[in-house]
Amino acid sequence: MSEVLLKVDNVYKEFPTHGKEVVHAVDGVSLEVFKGETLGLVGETGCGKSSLARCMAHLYDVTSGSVSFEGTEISTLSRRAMRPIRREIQVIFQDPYGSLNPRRRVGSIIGDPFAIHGIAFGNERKKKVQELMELVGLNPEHYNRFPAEFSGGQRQRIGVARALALRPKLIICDEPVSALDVSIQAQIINLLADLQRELDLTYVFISHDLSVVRHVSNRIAVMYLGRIAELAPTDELFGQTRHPYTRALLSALPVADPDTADSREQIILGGDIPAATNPPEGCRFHTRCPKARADCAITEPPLAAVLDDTDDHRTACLHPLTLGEDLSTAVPDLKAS
Ligand SMILES: Nc1ncnc2c1ncn2[C@@H]1O[C@H](COP(=O)(O)OP(=O)(O)OP(=O)(O)O)[C@@H](O)[C@H]1O
Repeated sequence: MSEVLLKVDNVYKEFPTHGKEVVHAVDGVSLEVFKGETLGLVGETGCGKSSLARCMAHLYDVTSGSVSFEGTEISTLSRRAMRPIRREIQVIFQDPYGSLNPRRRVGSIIGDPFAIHGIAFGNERKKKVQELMELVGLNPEHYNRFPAEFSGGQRQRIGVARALALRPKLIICDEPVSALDVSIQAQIINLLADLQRELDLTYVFISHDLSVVRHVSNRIAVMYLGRIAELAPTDELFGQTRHPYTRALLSALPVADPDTADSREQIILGGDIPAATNPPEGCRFHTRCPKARADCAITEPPLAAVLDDTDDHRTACLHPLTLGEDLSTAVPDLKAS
């Protein structure tokens, strides 16, 4: 049995708006992150990935629900009580440009966690920072340079070095390669994979790009409008896709082999993603789902994990399996989509 490092239990995160409405950014998410794995989190822009990530690291207070790390409930901890756990959970953000202060030298930026936690001073800190620079493939002699003197990929390496400073157990990578050129993306992904092996790290890897997530993840959670639509081991998610939303995402992926491309079903979803201020009742996806039935507007369809207890790491709508192409009971205006 895999060891659970982080557990998210029925987490909701709401943001007030200027009016009376509330943004339901995370809308009842439960999942576990196992020690040593990479859990990919994928979904279209605005589906709540970053909000969930920030709840996981307790950078945001949850509206309700709980997050526990190594069995300790962290979502209610004060900043002070969170301090020792903050060392264990680090976040790497998307924008290597925006997340580095342009007026500070990289040695001082990477050394920030040591300064905040009162670890190592003077030359000892400099030595530790230079070791980190070497670990992530930066030249330690560039200690006194400013962020602008580094390329995009090198700046993301600075972000990785800073995240590693306190030797965390869990790193939440929030779109770490999205701002980079494709050739540089591969370098950063390989670096993260090497570091995972070397330092026994666990990752939550967030991306809107399913092909990147497929490459790095042991399991993948697909998010739609604040909820997890499907969660499965990577091979199963691609080999036995269950959720209609995941099928649509997969069908949009480019394929290398033109023969496969010809035979592959392209699923074009009708309509827009509903507003996060007013998500649909029942299944969040039912307004766009080609398999939706009338009851999907009232209740979430049964989950695979509930029916198949040999497969307790899977979560997905079962309609494609149980209903096939039969849309006879579908909500009428959905049939056309
Ligand atoms: N601080 C905030 N205040 C108000 N609304 C917010 C805030 N942060 C996020 N939201 C809203 O919550 C929803 C989820 O946003 P979030 O950034 O978590 O999604 P995401 O999947 O990470 O999107 P992206 O891929 O674009 O970063 C969106 O509707 C967004 O506008």
